[in-house]
Amino acid sequence: MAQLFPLRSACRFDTSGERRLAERLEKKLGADYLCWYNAPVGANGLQPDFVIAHPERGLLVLEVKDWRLDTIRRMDQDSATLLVPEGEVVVSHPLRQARKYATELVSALQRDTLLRQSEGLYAGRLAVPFGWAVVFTRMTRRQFEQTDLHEVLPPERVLFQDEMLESVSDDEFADRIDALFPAPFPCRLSGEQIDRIRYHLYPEVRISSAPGQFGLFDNHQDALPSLIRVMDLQQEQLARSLGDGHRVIHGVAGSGKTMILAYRCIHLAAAAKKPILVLSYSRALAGRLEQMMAERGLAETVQVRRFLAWCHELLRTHGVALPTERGQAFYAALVAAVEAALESGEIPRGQYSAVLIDEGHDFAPEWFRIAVQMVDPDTDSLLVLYDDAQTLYGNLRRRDFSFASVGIQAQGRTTILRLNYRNTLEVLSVARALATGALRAEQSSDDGVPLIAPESAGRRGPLPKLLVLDSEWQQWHSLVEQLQDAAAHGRRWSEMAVLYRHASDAVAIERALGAADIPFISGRASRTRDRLFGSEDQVKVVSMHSSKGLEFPLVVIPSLHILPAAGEDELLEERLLYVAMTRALESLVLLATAATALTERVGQAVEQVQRALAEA
Ligand SMILES: Nc1ncnc2c1ncn2[C@@H]1O[C@H](COP(=O)(O)OP(=O)(O)OP(=O)(O)O)[C@@H](O)[C@H]1O
Repeated sequence: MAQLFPLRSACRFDTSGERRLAERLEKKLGADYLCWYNAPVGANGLQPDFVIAHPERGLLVLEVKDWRLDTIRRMDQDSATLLVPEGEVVVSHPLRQARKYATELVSALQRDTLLRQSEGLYAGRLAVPFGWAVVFTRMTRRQFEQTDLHEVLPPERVLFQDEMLESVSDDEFADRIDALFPAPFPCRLSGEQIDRIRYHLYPEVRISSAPGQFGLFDNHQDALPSLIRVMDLQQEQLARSLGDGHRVIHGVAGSGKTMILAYRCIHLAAAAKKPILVLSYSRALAGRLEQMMAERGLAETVQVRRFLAWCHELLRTHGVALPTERGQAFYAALVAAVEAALESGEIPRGQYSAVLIDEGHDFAPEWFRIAVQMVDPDTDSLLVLYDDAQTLYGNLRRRDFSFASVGIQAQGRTTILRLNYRNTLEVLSVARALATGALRAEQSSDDGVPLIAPESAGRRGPLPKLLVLDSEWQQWHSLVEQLQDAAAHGRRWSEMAVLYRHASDAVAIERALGAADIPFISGRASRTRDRLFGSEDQVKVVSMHSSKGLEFPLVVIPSLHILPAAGEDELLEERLLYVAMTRALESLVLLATAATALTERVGQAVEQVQRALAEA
């Protein structure tokens, strides 16, 4: 089965012929064919009907026409005259149109020396054969050959209706498609070359390596980097399948969930008739996402909210009385009040073009029920991102309700992302070794989605460092040294984070950094938590809870010896540590002032990883 971008369910086909062709391409071609429908290509954003890529055949542009033979009045080398209800119209010759798109592809690819042939007769030329062809979805080859149209359109450059019937065998269909690819020279594209082709043709799959951008690429960057980063095929498929009903993505830590969410927001915003709502649990993540949307001029269209704060806002906006309960009871009553107001119509449903939920694993069933009702039924666009291994609030065990029971139609619309791109192999291996409970495979209650352990995308870096020191004073001294050392090696302060478990540690960290004149911003006070990501060059001091969803090139976690914190759920403590460790993009330093069972395990995990990597 070929891969189609976007998912077929999300394609907005212009004609029934395009729909049929997409289905045949997807079902009848092998997995090594990549097919894009209507994706804008290159800098000018031209939209060929289909582009097909294959490692051994190259690139093919298809122009699809639903023309019937009796509607073609005339055709010459340049144009065709068609009979339509309004009279005669002159349109471009379909093969010329396809060639124009193919030329656009080539000019986008030719800039890249790594896509040129390095030796042989064709040295210096593009290493990718490319061709173009026409698909007539309502005309058979026989019908066509009985006319003189072949004088202006070679039939070997056309796929006809009878060659794309459901009844045509997969092999026959693949042979017909293959025959449309030109074969001027042998072609064997590597995975990296295919990624480079995608990078040039489809700028929206590019990934930025700038920290704090969730991978979102700044298209103003003009120089071509030698090491490019693009979404993987699964991510691209999800990112492109905009607004296609309800969708759930189960993704391991660092698998690009937030990146896909941010991408979707930006693209949905371009066409949205109502605002778009992003809901998350934690303040820091919401703050960062909100800032990113504002940087792109989308502050009005994309509203980023913490769920409970949003409930509060809804009640106030619609003149519904706030609950009078105090403490934790207030929040439960707040949620109940919103549910009741939706039921009574005091709060109108369907206020948002799309609702996107980050950190869905921390949402209670009633939260989902409320969010689902706020999606405009005309778009029905709901995206839920989920990772059981990072559940920190509510029911810490596996989800005990089904998505269907809260109104999410996720059957057959669930995707699993297993690859972790954020962490180096070294960091991820140690985090995994410690999170045995958090990552224990159990079957979830309803959707049949197992708890997923992350696999590394393979990036390499230094081994995590564990320093067990003799006293508190030494620990803070060592913390300062680690940060200063990184700064001396060129790291900006803003690329470093210190993640703490308890507020008392935060006070000590702030004191130590202050005394060493290291600029920092601390999220200890909730009012500063959403300002953590200003442009200032400051070390971030963040609680483990608030670090969820974020990432930093250097992460230091002090006071490991206090974990698991006394009286706390061990599974929660393990998850917290897993979340905190998987925030590190490059380097991870763990500090403790006493050897404990956990520091022992960390030490063993680091040694094990070191040994395994040395043997590999
Ligand atoms: N295909 C890819 N190639 C290279 N880097 C990638 C790719 N996909 C994602 N990344 C990078 O991986 C990092 C993690 O992405 P993101 O924050 O979206 O993950 P996440 O699934 O939301 O993680 P978490 O649940 O741990 O917060 C980002 O720096 C992003 O740029």
